[in-house]
Amino acid sequence: AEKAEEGKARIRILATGGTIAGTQTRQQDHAYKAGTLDVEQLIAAVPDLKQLAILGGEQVANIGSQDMNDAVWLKLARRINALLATPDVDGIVVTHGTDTMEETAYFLNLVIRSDKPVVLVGAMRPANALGADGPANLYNAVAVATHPGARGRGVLVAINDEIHAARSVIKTNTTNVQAFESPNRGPAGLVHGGRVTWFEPMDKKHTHRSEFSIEKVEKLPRVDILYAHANMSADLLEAAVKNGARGLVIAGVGEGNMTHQSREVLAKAVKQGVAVVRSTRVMSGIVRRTSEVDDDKLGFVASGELNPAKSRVLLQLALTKTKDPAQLQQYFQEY
Ligand SMILES: NC(=O)C[C@H](N)C(=O)O
Repeated sequence: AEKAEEGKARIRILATGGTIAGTQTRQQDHAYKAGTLDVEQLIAAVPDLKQLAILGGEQVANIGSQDMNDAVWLKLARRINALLATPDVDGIVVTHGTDTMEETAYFLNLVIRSDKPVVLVGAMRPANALGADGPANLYNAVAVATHPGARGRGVLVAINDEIHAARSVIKTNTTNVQAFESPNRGPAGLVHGGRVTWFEPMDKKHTHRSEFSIEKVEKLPRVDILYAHANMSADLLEAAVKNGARGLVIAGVGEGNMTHQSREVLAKAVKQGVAVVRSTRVMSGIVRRTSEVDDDKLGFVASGELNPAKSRVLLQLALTKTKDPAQLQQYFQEY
């Protein structure tokens, strides 16, 4: 038995909650509670995991990911960095709710200092639902984390037989098991029954090549997202600044557009030292610098491919280094 263990990757599963650890009282129930099972129960539900890797489990949090927050992010990232710095851990799987998985994945993508695999996984159906997707997703995620091709690819999300780069993946369905896509770029690979196929690697900076560090960060700066729409008033933007936001992300209409009243209030905010990023409420496409809106003149930053939630993550980290709009724009191009 000892011999069979040789050569197997040592994977640590860090659990944070979510529907993958959720249960409903009866199988037919719509109502359920996220984050009720612990990491040992998740592992025990998939006995075949032992064929893939030598596993250890840790409970970092047990929450619905709608409650994910900066404190858990910092704790999770610190723990992953500590584990991957040792020679005893070859890769990490993080079980996570799907609602904010794209944000946690991108945050880790920017602050994990290792080229060892880090794979996030979740589920759309609770653990005891008919056709629960969690066990197969967990099996595939561990398979991805053990795969030599995962090294150096940055943080990944493995869900419903697809592998996605943290930077490009977004949740695109509220209830379907096929809930994740990378609309602009497509998936980073496929994983069927533990067998992995890779596509193009991500060309942006991440993990071991990232210059962001949380080592000395105790608290991340406040960045708010405001959603643009027809007839949008500027009051909420003013309120965000008044309440201490150091950065604002606009989920703009179209290519990061907003009412002229909002644009004026934001231009004023920039003059007061608040960083402003234009992203979009549209699911795909990019927000280019100075197209309809003159970012050069107004001091705004264009989000490129990053959606509002990911723009917020990058801006929080970027603000730990600078508030110069030109440097911020540079980060949005590189990361
Ligand atoms: N499918 C899920 O995991 C949804 C849940 N609300 C969560 O994000 O934790």
